[in-house]
Amino acid sequence: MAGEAIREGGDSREGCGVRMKGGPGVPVIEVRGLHKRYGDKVAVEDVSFSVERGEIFGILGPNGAGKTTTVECVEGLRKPDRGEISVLGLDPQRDKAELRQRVGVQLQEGQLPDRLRVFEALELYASFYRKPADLEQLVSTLGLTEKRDTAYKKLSGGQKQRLSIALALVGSPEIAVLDELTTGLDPQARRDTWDLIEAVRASGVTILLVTHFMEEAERLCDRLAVIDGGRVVAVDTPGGLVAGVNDEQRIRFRPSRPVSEELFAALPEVRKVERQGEVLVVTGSGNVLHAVTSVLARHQVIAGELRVEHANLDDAFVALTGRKLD
Ligand SMILES: Nc1ncnc2c1ncn2[C@@H]1O[C@H](COP(=O)(O)OP(=O)(O)OP(=O)(O)O)[C@@H](O)[C@H]1O
Repeated sequence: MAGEAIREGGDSREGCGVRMKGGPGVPVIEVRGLHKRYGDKVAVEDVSFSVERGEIFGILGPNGAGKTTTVECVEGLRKPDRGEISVLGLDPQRDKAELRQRVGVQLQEGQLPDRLRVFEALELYASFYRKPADLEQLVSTLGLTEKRDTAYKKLSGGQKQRLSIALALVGSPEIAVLDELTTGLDPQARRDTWDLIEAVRASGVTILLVTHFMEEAERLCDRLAVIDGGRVVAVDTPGGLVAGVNDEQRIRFRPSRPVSEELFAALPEVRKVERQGEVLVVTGSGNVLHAVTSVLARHQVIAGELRVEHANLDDAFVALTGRKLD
């Protein structure tokens, strides 16, 4: 299991493997009022959030939103212009060496020499850490056993990605920072990677995940900070974000006989009624499904192919930022 591989060396991480859903917990990362500019370009403007031990915390936003700059400040790779950051009680600028031992960072594509073999890369990186993970277990957990003697450049995109995750975990970190985890992967490799990340979290590692994929955020994250234009526009669970901004439901059905749209438009729960060929689409909130089906029953109309669509994180993002993510 990932957990055993990663925990090798042992430490006093409390709450390991506890899945937290946004409740009060122990913050392991705290960012307050972070500002960072590059020359005239303001990249991050007043970003604040905190990450609890054991959760998968996502930073979601479009290209250029300031996600990478934010996590690079958390990792100590960039110096903030203003603001306070605490990671495991450490100051990322002052305590760089200690932080490096306890926070795993994913390498970006192209940061390893082409001819370096998988196991050699792991051994090399393991040598930088006080408490390296069990490498045999790590290659097995990451599905790289058969590729252990393969040169980096011969690996597929998914295998390179798994190696970069393995390298982020090689020092038995308490926190792993994963940036654009599944960019460029095919759908199957992406789903495999998500399963893997859940296994890593189950082993007690807190994960800070940067993504611009809505589906990834929805599937993996316990909580999310939505960032747009260098600012945090919301922090919540994926479900909370959706519920907070949009309680709308769309009810689609094919009436068994002609029925007036007015019957539905008159209901207080209904905001809009559209006809798409023979299909009626009723949009509303609250108990709209019950209201619509009551009208149908009263008029002895059967609703064929009835479907209820709820708002998703895409809708929430549009409501929060005024535009679509992709
Ligand atoms: N070294 C740099 N010098 C100048 N501008 C930069 C630098 N790094 C980033 N920027 C700019 O700062 C803004 C935020 O960039 P950042 O990479 O943090 O965003 P991001 O949300 O991670 O986007 P992406 O997903 O495209 O990486 C962008 O407008 C970007 O062009």
